[in-house]
Amino acid sequence: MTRYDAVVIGAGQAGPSVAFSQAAQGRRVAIVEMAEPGGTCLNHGCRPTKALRASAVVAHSARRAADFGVHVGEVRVDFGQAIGRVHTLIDGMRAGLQQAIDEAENLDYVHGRARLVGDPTGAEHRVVVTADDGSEQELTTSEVYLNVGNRASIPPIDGLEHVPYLTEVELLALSELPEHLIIVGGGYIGLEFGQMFRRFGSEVTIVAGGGIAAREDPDVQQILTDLFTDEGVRIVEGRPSRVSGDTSGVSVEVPEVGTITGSHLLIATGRRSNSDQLGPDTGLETDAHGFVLTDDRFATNVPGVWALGDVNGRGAFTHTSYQDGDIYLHPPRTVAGRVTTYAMFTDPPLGRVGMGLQEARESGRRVLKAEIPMASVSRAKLESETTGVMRVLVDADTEEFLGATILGLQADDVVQVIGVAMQAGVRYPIVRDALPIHPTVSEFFPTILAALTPLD
Ligand SMILES: Cc1cc2nc3c(=O)[nH]c(=O)nc-3n(C[C@H](O)[C@H](O)[C@H](O)COP(=O)(O)OP(=O)(O)OC[C@H]3O[C@@H](n4cnc5c(N)ncnc54)[C@H](O)[C@@H]3O)c2cc1C
Ligand SMILES: NC(=O)c1ccc[n+]([C@@H]2O[C@H](COP(=O)([O-])OP(=O)(O)OC[C@H]3O[C@@H](n4cnc5c(N)ncnc54)[C@H](O)[C@@H]3O)[C@@H](O)[C@H]2O)c1
Repeated sequence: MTRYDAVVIGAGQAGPSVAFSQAAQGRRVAIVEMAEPGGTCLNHGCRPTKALRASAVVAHSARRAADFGVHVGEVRVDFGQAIGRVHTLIDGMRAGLQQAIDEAENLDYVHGRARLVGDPTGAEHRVVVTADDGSEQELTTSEVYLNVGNRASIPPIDGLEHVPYLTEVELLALSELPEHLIIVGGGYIGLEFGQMFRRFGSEVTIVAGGGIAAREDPDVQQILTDLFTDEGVRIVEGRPSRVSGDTSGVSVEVPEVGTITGSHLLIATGRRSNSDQLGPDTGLETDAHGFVLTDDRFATNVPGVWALGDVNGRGAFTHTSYQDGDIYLHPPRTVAGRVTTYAMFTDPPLGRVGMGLQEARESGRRVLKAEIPMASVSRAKLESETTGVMRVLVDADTEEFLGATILGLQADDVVQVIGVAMQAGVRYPIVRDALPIHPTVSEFFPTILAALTPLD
């Protein structure tokens, strides 16, 4: 048994910064990780997918090169090389993090799966860590920081347990391009991977229960559906009732659509909390989805236990998880009032903050809308990237920004103009009257804010 001043469980986005900070204060700290340092984002989430997306964007640009007067000849994708580039980048980043952990004074890296055992109400917490070979060690501490994240949620589809299906983890481990990738789920993961693999040359079918980008505004869903269809992705709406197959191929039965056969099956139907990995007797209060309930400074109901990142259900992104750690380390900051900005990295990307159309209509406020199709944005025209829309919603009475939906060129960055304005409490006339740079996408915020119309 080893005693620590603090034990961090999970080396994802929030855990390492909390561990480094505590150790730098001379406290004895352990960080326990059952997989690899860097968590989902670094190992099988944001970073490898965005590195792979870069190859897909290059392939797409190369195919369109002649439109710009550039002639590159036949475009051929070497998927092995593209995924090799991803692994080189990710391996380097992971090694950098591992080195920083190993070199930090007062910080021990413990590999294994952590469980909380014993009386959760006691002043000392017991953390049992099971290594890959089954051996166990026990750590005791008065402070536990949970940064355990989440994992793919696997829906109960008849036959699925007998089929070698993939999650994002296994998909990113492939070295050969799937001939026909069937993706169940039309959310972030399904759409980002679907577009990429199509651009690499796979046949792609997305089985989208609830539709494409189901939480977004209807016109955004339609633009994305048209874009994907034009690129040759087949989208079918429905939920599989049964799957079968083996390593040579899979069959997916979708009621009212029929049977779809493919070479690989990706399940991308949402995420589930890893809080269940911490054992059955943690005493932690969770919601119906297993997210650990916390106060605004991430304290759980169990004294001496904090929950940071995806596991607390207050965000589902790397930036929210990382910021949880930052907020915790800088009291009296709290997470209350955080404005969550996010992007979906299709090409072009979707940038989002705040309310969408339906939420605005249901808000009971007098809502004004500022909107322009990307086809009218000069920078988008100049780059022949005219797919998409810019929309900003404001409160007619308080002049607050309520939300923004930007689908189009550089939307992942452009949306942050409104995100920062919302976070800072800036009223829309300030942005309307600001001087923008020409020719940029953001220069249209003043233009559209000068022509607000009531939301119907
Ligand atoms: C394919 C994909 C693409 C994504 N793209 C983006 C993107 O572009 N932008 C974005 O912002 N977000 C993206 N996300 C989401 C993002 O990856 C997560 O929101 C983020 O990683 C959450 O960070 P976290 O620190 O809360 O948890 P994680 O990064 O999941 O880290 C949790 C860690 O805890 C470890 N762990 C869990 N239980 C235990 C235990 N009992 N004992 C020991 N260790 C344990 C896990 O192994 C893991 O390493 C993506 C996710 C996926 C799957
Ligand atoms: N760009 C980013 O920031 C980014 C990228 C990828 C993932 N992520 C994170 O990962 C999370 C998970 O992404 P995701 O795409 O798995 O989930 P999601 O919740 O975004 O989408 C899942 C979709 O699958 C559908 N679905 C559920 N069960 C189904 C079934 N049986 N058959 C067919 N469809 C079904 C749902 O209706 C939903 O539309 C996101 O919420 C986000 O936090 C973020």
